[in-house]
Amino acid sequence: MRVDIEDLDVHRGGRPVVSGVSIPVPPGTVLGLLGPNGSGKSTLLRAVSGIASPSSGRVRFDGADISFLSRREIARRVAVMAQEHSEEFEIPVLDLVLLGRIPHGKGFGRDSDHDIAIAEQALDRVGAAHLATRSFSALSGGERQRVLFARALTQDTPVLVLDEPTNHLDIAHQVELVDLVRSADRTVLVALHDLNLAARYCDTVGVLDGGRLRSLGPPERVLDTDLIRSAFGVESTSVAHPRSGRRHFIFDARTPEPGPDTDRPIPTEEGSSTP
Ligand SMILES: Nc1ncnc2c1ncn2[C@@H]1O[C@H](COP(=O)(O)OP(=O)(O)OP(=O)(O)O)[C@@H](O)[C@H]1O
Repeated sequence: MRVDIEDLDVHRGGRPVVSGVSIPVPPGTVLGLLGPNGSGKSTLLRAVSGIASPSSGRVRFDGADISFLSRREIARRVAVMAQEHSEEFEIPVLDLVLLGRIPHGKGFGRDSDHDIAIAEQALDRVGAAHLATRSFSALSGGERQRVLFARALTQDTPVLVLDEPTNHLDIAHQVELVDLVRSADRTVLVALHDLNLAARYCDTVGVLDGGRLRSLGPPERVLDTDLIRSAFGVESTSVAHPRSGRRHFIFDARTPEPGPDTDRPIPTEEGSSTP
C-alpha cells in the first residue's frame, strides 16, 4: 500500500511541531525517519497512524485521505508500535498479541483457531514463542518490545508504523528485528536513532529538524558528515565497511557551539587533537 504525506502541519501544546512535511512512501518500501530529540518524528508517525490530527495537509493510504476513514478502517491498514506504552497489563502475552486481531473480528467473542495460529506464528517470528503464557507486565523491556512487534505483525496490515522499535533490544535482537521488518513485505515508516542501522535497512531516509523535513532520499545520498554535523551537532568520520564496502559512520565528538571557543581543537581518544 502506498502512503503519501502531503504538506502536513501538526500542532502540539498550541505550537507547530511538524511543519510542511511532504513524503511519498511507495508500496513495500521502508522509510526511516531520523532527527534529533524533539524534531517531530513521533508526532509525524502519530499523524500517519491517525492518532494525531493534522492542523493542515493530509495523509493518504492508496489515495484515500485517512481523515475520512473510520478507526477500524485505519486499523486494518496500519499497525503501530509506539515508543512509549503504558501497557502494564497483567494479561498473558498471547492474549495481548491477539488484540492485534480486533480490527478483523466481527465483534466480541472467542478468538478463532485462525487468529490464534496467526498470533502464535508472529510470536515465533520474533523469537518470543516461549513467552506466550507469561504475564506481559513481568517481561523485560526488550521482551516487551518483541511482543509488541508480534502484536503489530498479527494485525496483518499493509502498513507498519514503528517508533524506535530497536529501543531496549540487545544487538542480536536489533538485527533480527530489522531483518524481519525488511522481509515483512509491507510499507514501513520507522523512526530510528541509529544512523548506521537506518543506512543499512531503509530504502529512503527523511531527516527532520525542528519539525521540518531537512532532507529526503536514499541513505547513501542523504547521510554524510556535513548533514550529521548540521542536524545532530556531532562530528563524524565516514568509513567504508570492510566487508560490504557500504558507508559507515563513526561518531567522534559533539560539534563545538559557535562562539569564542569554536577554534579549539577537538580532543581524540589518544589524547592528541584534531584541528
Ligand atoms: N502532547 C504534547 N504537548 C505539547 N508538546 C508536545 C506534545 N507531544 C510532543 N510535544 C513536543 O513536540 C515536539 C516533537 O516531539 P516528538 O515526540 O514528535 O519528537 P521526536 O523527534 O519523536 O523526539 P524523540 O527523538 O525524543 O523521541 C517536542 O518539542 C515535544 O516536546
